[in-house]
Parts: sequence; C-alpha cells; structure tokens
Amino acid sequence: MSLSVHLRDLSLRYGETTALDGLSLELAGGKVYGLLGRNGSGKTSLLSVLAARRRASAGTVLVDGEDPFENTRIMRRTCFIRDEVDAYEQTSVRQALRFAARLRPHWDEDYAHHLVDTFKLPVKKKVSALSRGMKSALGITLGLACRAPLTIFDESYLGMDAPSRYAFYDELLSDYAENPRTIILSTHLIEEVNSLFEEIVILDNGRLVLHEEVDTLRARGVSVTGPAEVVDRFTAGLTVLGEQRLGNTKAVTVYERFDDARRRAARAAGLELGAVPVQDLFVHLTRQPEAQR
Ligand SMILES: Nc1ncnc2c1ncn2[C@@H]1O[C@H](COP(=O)(O)OP(=O)(O)OP(=O)(O)O)[C@@H](O)[C@H]1O
Repeated sequence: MSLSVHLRDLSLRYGETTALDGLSLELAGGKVYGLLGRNGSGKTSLLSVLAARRRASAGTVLVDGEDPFENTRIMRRTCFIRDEVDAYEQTSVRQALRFAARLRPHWDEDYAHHLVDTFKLPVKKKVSALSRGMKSALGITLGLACRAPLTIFDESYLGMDAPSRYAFYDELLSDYAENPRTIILSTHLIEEVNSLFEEIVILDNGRLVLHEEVDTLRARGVSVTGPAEVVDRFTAGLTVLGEQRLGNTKAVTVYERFDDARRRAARAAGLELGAVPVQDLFVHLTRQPEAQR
C-alpha cells in the first residue's frame, strides 16, 4: 500500500520566518521521490508537515486524501526518520526495536534482524552510547523494517560511512521492489543517490522549483564538445551553464532538451554530445534568480 500526497498553497511560518511559501505539489505515491534543496530551503519543514510533526500555517495538506495532523490512521502509516533517533536515547537498541514493533502495524521482525546484522548494530547498547553513524543505521533499520506506506528519510544517513550508505541504498531498492510504498528521501548527496529516485522535487526559498521524473531532468543537461567556433554557433541562444576550453576545443554545458533532430544536427556538425551530472543541473536551478527560470 502506498500513500499519495496532495499539497495546495501550503505555507509554514515560524514567527517571522516563512519556511514554506505557497507550495503546491502532487505525489501520486508508490514511487521513490528525491527531495532536494539548498540549506534552509524548507525540506525538513515540508517533511515535518507531511509527517504531522507540525501543522501548516495555511493551505491544504492531504495524505491519502486526509489531513494528517492528529490523524491516527495516517500517522500509523507514516514513518519519519530524521538524522537522529532522539526518542530512543534512554533505551537499548533491542528495546527501541521492540518498541517500534509494537507501534508499527506493518513491522517485519525478520527483516529488522537482517538489517541489524547488515549494519552490525550492537543490540545491547544504549542508544545514547552509539556512535553517530550507528545512530543513523538504527534510524535506517527502523525506517525500513516498519514498511510504512509513507516512509520519509530526512538526511537519515549522516555520519554513516560509504559502505554503510551503499548498504542502505541496496536495501532500500531491493525492499522497495518487493514491498512498493511511497518513499521520500531528502538529501544533499545528489550524485550518490539520484539513481534511486523515480521523481525529483526541488525546493528553493520554500517554493517549488521543479517536480519531474528524474530521467526527464537528466535529459535536459547536455554537454557539447568540438571545435570552438562550431560549438559557439551551435549553442548560441541556449542556456549555458558552463564552458571549458583547451586550445581550439571547447566543451559547453547547456540546460536544454535536445530532440532527435538537434542531436543529429550536432553529430553532423562533428560535435560530441554527453550527459551532465544531476548535481550540476541542481546547482543551476537553485542559483538562477526566479525571474530567469
Ligand atoms: N524551529 C524553527 N524555528 C524557526 N525557524 C526555523 C525552525 N526550523 C526551521 N526554521 C527556518 O525555516 C527555514 C527552512 O528550514 P528547513 O530546516 O526546513 O530547511 P532545510 O531545507 O531542511 O535545510 P537543511 O538542508 O539545512 O537541513 C530556514 O530559514 C530555517 O532557518
């Protein structure tokens, strides 16, 4: 089971600060969504509203068609994992797992054991005595084993080393394939995780910059390489993200959807076309003044 998300003109204010500013967004559900944005762009605020940790200041929030705030049915089906497991500080790892098992209707005990082994979690230790990376691994274990129809990971792997992070990505993909649900993952490690996402949502200053399939976004970035004057002629009038020159050879990165005809024309002109990292597109999309988007 997967939960959908519907947001209309959502705003969240903390006193004078507007964290979310008239955000509208539709997530059909049953996919892995990547939530990207610069520091302070509103990612945690948005996820906190979805997980009913905060009430919106204005606008409509519907999860599976219902307002999630103080809504037991939706809250039991939503799991929100942040970069800490603060609720369990005074318990042992084993007790934290037992507690989650009692609370979570879709909890899978065997899978939880598998994850404890994978991340080598010391079950007898107090949560407060775990290293930073181990706390994150406990959060990941709770988040995956609860199999919540709406599962949210907010920068949940901070402190985890690269092998542990890659183990998390592998687990997420294989478990999601067997147990489809709605998963939202916020991250700054764009290049490392973008292959997990089916759709990407980008926020900036509390507003929606982009929501589209990751393949569509990837197709918008093209690098054009060849003799400088041919590259210049070919890319004139396009949105240029950056350029490099070595002798008479020039490589220009453009933000533009190239259709088949344009690709054929480029090759006929002796130009080479290449892919652009999603991270470069993200930097571009969150750097431009709004009026230019
Ligand atoms: N509890 C709070 N009280 C006051 N302002 C807050 C609070 N939490 C967040 N903010 C502000 O709201 C805005 C959005 O913050 P938020 O934490 O949602 O961003 P973020 O995209 O998750 O950032 P980061 O990537 O740095 O974690 C920021 O201006 C932040 O300073």
